Formats: sequence, structure tokens, C-alpha cells
Amino acid sequence: MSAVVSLERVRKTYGEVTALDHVSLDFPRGRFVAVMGPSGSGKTTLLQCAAGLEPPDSGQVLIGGADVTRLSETKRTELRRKHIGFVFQSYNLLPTVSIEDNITLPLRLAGRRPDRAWLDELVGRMGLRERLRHRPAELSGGQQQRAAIVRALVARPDVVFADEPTGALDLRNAIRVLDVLRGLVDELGQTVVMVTHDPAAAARAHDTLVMADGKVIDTLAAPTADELAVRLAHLAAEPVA
Ligand SMILES: Nc1ncnc2c1ncn2[C@@H]1O[C@H](COP(=O)(O)OP(=O)(O)OP(=O)(O)O)[C@@H](O)[C@H]1O
Repeated sequence: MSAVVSLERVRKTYGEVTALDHVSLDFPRGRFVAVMGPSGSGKTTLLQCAAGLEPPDSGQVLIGGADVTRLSETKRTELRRKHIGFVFQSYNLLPTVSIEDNITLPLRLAGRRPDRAWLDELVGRMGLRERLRHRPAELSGGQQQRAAIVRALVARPDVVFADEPTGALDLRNAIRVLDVLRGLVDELGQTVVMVTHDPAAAARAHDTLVMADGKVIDTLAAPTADELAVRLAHLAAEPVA
């Protein structure tokens, strides 16, 4: 399986805190990977380093074969725009413009035109066709998150990183967003990496990485929600060495 993003011995510190402790891993193409672990274990830092948003202190991050740690900020932004989509827990939609403008703005800022057929396919798949002219506040949380996912996908990125995409949603909307992400992987071959605290959400992924103290301590293939809940409960009870 080829990797869309690879990390090699990535270390990231914030003052005295080691957020990532020499992490090496590959995110394979066409997989849905969940990232779990206790609060402060480094999940968000992993996503931000893997997405080229945060430079590591040492180690390599390969995106589309290029080592982002060696690029200038401008080149890194270009590479990110080409290969990476990012979905935040809080959606990060601009409140004063329409959903359609929110979705297409990043592309237009990059001087590109959206592919209308692809945009239409995504908008239909996410159930947002009737909502394009509305402002974000006129949509439900689930609809806003699905709009943020369309925005992340419209440039056809190799990989979508999602940081707790269902964290702010009720159960029904969370299930819909997870169905959408799983469908993107199964039907379109998209690669998705998702941080979550919810074992039921992680169970929708192919693999789950378990983090503790800035390290990936386990990779579980197709775990059930119950298996994940037990694994995380053990982790909370027994601090890792
Ligand atoms: N910008 C920052 N400045 C200082 N410390 C930071 C910063 N970002 C993260 N940290 C620290 O790095 C460690 C890892 O943080 P990170 O946000 O990656 O963890 P997490 O597993 O995503 O946590 P949570 O589940 O609570 O979101 C934590 O100890 C955190 O306090």
C-alpha cells in the first residue's frame, strides 16, 4: 500500500512538553484511519504536523513525496493546498458569506476555479443542495460540518485530516458525518485521518492508532467500539512507561 503522507522520527516540543516523541508512521492511500488517546497525548499535534500546518523540531514529514520540513512557508502552503484538506471541530466557516462562497473561497484564493461537476457531486452527496445560498448560522451543526467537509474536498486533496469532526454534533448529525466520511473512502478511494474521543466513531474507520505521551503505542485493525473503549480505559488506568 502506498503512503500519501509519511512521518519519520517526528519530534515536536512546546517548551518542556514533548507533544510528539519521534513518531514514524505511514498513512496509506484509500484508508480511513482514526487517532485516539487520552487528552494531551499528542493527537492534534500529530494531525497538524502531518498536514504541514506545524513544523516539527526534527524528523521528516513527506507529503506527495516532498519533505515539507525543508520547504519555505510559501512552498509549504502550495504543497498543502494541493494535497491536504483539513476539517476542524468548530467548522471554521465565515459567518458573513454564503455556504457556496465558503466552500469555494480557498480555491479561489489559490487562483483556481472549482470543478463544477465535482462540486455538484459533493454537495449532492452531503445533502446541501438546498443550502448553498444560506449563511452558516442558518444551517444545523451537522450541515455546517458537512459544508466544511465539502470545502476540504473540493480541491481533490490526497488526504483529508479531520480533528474531532463530530465532537460538536448531536448523535444523529455525528452519524451522518461519519457515514459521509466512510462513503468518501469506500466509494471514492479518499484517504481520511480523523482524531476522535468516541470509540463508536473510531469503529467506523479501518484502523485506529492509539496515542499516549506523544507516541503511537498501538495500531488496531478494524476494532469494535467495545474493544476500543476497553483499550482506552486500560490506558487511563495504567500510565505508560
Ligand atoms: N501551542 C501549544 N503551546 C503549548 N503547548 C501545547 C501547544 N499545543 C499543544 N501543546 C501541548 O502538547 C501536548 C499535546 O497536545 P495535543 O493538543 O496534541 O493533545 P491531544 O491529544 O490532541 O489532546 P486533546 O484530546 O485534549 O485535544 C499537550 O500537553 C499540550 O498541552
